[in-house]
Amino acid sequence: MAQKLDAAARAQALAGLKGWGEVEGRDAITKSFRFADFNAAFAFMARVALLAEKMDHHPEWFNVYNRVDVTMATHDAGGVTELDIRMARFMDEIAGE
Ligand SMILES: C[C@H](O)[C@H](O)[C@H]1CNC2=NC(N)=NC(=O)C2=N1
Repeated sequence: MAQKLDAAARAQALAGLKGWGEVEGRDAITKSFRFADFNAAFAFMARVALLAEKMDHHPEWFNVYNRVDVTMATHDAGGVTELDIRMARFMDEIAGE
């Protein structure tokens, strides 16, 4: 199982991402993505879904029109692991950030 990152490692990983922050009161990371329209938002979600299935690591997310709010955590580990960081990096890349 992936190891939960300690506070220092999590902060360092966050510094290498674009626009991700900590969730208050929970060991998880979050970001709100904005797209041109629903079509672009849903295309993003479809690409993420394919990787999520491949990794067996799934986002918590909420979509309204062009907005996708994402939270990543590793439930099994009770916090943020390298799997969440990898997924966050992929999301930034395909969102063009
Ligand atoms: C049984 C299944 O493998 C687990 O529930 C997987 C599925 N997807 C998951 N996704 C995320 N984000 N965290 C997990 O701990 C997790 N666990």
